[in-house]
Amino acid sequence: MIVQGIVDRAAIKASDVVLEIGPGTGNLTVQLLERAKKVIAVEYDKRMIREVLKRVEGSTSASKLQVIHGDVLKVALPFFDVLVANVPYNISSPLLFKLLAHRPMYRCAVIMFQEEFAMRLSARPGDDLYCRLSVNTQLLAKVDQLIKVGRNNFRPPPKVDSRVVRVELRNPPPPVNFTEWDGLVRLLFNRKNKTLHAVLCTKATLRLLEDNLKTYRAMQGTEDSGGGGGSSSAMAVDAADGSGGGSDGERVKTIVEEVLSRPEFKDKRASKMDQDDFLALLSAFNASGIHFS
Ligand SMILES: C[S@@+](CC[C@H](N)C(=O)[O-])C[C@H]1O[C@@H](n2cnc3c(N)ncnc32)[C@H](O)[C@@H]1O
Repeated sequence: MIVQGIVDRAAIKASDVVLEIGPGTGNLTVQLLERAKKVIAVEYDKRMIREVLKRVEGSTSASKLQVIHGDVLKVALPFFDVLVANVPYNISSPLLFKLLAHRPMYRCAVIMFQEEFAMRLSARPGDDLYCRLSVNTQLLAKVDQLIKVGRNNFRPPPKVDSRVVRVELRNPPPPVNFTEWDGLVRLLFNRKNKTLHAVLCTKATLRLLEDNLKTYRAMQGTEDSGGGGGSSSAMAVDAADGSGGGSDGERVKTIVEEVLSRPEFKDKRASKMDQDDFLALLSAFNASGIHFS
């Protein structure tokens, strides 16, 4: 019933190319083959490849199956319309981020995850499970919880329950530099219940932001430009102390404190901030020359 549920919720069309990750002995594969134009299965265990090929051998749909032998995290994924995956939970996070970055865009991915991981993907501000994974995933995709799968559906039963989720990429993708975004979100969720000021104004974080500024300037070719011909954000940093004097460290601290004193950011905490709050904060910092990567 669960296999059937996964296949149904993937809403496969007869014209679809389906990518299956980890076909194992082919429980899902045989059902996918009945519905899709083609199924490409990525499997790293040669014994499983033999099993799945044996299982479909002689059937009318055998010619629709292509198997790629390899680790899904390492192989270049082929074009697909829909992805279906039931893979070990220790690769959930890297697999998800590989799929969030994958292009060209696909219609959806239907994936079974450990329950807590699945719940984190769609957790909202204020929820206990709201975390960096929630914010990053929701920036790039819409996640729907589809099916609860109790541990007793498996033999032997694992220690945790599972859930099947549907992931649909945001199209068009948000106009955000993801490395910058993740740099900020990572810092804030280190201590998600502290105020932004408490997290970002520690000596270690300010030093990191100062280093980022130096790297950013070097990459922009503005290392020696002072307040003169540099980029607008570098100039914002250079102008921060008003006098043109002071060290980079002092300037960074002045700017970070100024941004965080604005009414929209004052006393905010990551645990209660939504996507728009993070976007506004990143944009305010970047406009003032503060970078998170
Ligand atoms: C839990 S079984 C799922 C079997 C089948 N999909 C099902 O639902 O009955 C996971 C399968 O994923 C394969 N697998 C695990 N890690 C993988 C990886 N990194 N790349 C490709 N296949 C992987 C395993 O060899 C195994 O066949």
